Amino acid sequence: MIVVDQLQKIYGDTLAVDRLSFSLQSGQICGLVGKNGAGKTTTMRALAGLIDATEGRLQVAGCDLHQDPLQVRRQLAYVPDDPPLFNDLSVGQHLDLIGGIYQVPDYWPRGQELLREFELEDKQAVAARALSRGMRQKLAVVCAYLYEPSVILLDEPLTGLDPPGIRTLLESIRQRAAAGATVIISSHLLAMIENVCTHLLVMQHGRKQFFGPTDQLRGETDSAASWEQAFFADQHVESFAGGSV
Ligand SMILES: Nc1ncnc2c1ncn2[C@@H]1O[C@H](COP(=O)(O)OP(=O)(O)OP(=O)(O)O)[C@@H](O)[C@H]1O
Repeated sequence: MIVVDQLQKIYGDTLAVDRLSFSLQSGQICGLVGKNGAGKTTTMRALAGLIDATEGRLQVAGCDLHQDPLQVRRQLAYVPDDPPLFNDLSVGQHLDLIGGIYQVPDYWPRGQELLREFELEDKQAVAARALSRGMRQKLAVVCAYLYEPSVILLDEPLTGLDPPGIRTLLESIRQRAAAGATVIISSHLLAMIENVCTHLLVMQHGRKQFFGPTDQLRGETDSAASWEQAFFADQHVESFAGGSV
């Protein structure tokens, strides 16, 4: 589960995130959308403990991020859009590294299964530097899934993936949520992620423009294209029932 309570992040004179509050339960998948600079990555990085919040409280998997950052790290996976892999390590060595750090029992067979799922099994001995962009993203997701985190944050994970890769990733997200994980997936491609999302968080200029369950949105309007029009039209969307602004 995730609780964001009045999160504020200021970089110098830039207010990147402004009093953002929302919460997600186990099994929920939240699409995080907004224009460039809306504050999506800043929110994810704050939740992952990679940057300090200026104000506000963050809880991840039942732990307060400020009081218990190590426990949060054990339970959370954050996959940025440009994953920081170890370029000299092979795909297989990445499994060894993550399996070792997170002390995952039987990480090798589980890792092999994940490599098969993401069509990386023939890249076992290949160094990360020699992987394509999409393959790097897939390897980062495999590493994230290997230790079965209860909270998964995916920042623009679809960029660089081919259509089968997108399908595999979205299906894998569904499966992990069904098994109890809480997932946030940021994307500019609302139409691509809307089917998998139980919730939607729309940010604009660092603020929450909309947060609510997608099934209520579906009742209000017929397609992701029309949500997108409303959300990106620089206007509030109070007309959507169930959401909070
Ligand atoms: N390290 C930083 N130092 C200063 N300002 C920053 C830093 N990181 C982000 N910002 C600013 O904070 C604001 C929010 O940026 P953020 O990266 O969170 O947006 P985003 O919604 O993820 O954008 P995009 O869709 O382009 O990835 C922007 O105005 C950005 O310029």
